[in-house]
Amino acid sequence: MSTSRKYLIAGNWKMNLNSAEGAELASQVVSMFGQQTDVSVCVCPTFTTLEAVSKVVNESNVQLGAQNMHYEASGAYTGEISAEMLRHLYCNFVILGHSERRQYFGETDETVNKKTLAALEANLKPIVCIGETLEEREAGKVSEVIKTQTEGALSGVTAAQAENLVIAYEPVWAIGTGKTATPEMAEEVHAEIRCLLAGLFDEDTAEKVRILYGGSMKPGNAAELLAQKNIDGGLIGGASLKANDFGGIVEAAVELSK
Ligand SMILES: O=C[C@H](O)COP(=O)(O)O
Repeated sequence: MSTSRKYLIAGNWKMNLNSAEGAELASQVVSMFGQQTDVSVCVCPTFTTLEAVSKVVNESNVQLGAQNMHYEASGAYTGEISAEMLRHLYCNFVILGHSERRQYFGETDETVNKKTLAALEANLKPIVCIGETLEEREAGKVSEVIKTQTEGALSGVTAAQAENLVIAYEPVWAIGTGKTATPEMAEEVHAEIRCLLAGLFDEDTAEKVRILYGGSMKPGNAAELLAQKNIDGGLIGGASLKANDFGGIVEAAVELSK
């Protein structure tokens, strides 16, 4: 990596693992990377597993993230969770606007924006997910989609707040499909995102924002993706559910950090 950005490898466990299973996987991650300082490592369990995992990662360098939150602080929002509730469990990160939430749960750029502002306000680092569908890629709309989603999510975010921001580029067609964007394809979009951030904020701030790649990242392809200039880490789905696979990706980032 050509800058001082530290790689972030975040495991999105999605709707998998009960609290006992999550605590077990988290213990394995802590035994491998609990003392890791060169690379940031984060696990994002379900809401019901957060507390158990929080106790396991507590006092290690493995950080905790949630997979969603509501933008209001409290109130009559049955089934929802606030940023403050996540902070209470020592979450550092929250994934926002994942394509599965956009596709199945009506998440829009507007709600992602409200959540991003609320997360930053509560000192949670949002991992804002953006990415095109296969139809959009085939129609030549990648740049347009990336611009709309980035600008939509970040409306009203200040440059000072943006230093705590993480963007995850996840081409929807690569999620859980085994199809990975080539390093060159991914880098092209990551460089575009960096330019958009420089336009929204300034170049210094844009350099500080970590831009993760997500979509079938595995130990076998992580090194070449992470070696790209503007790829600052990974948001890992399937491979984050197995300690050895997740560990292999973190190891690739550690090697590249030397
Ligand atoms: O949040 C993670 C992404 O959706 C990637 O999932 P995947 O690694 O299973 O393709």
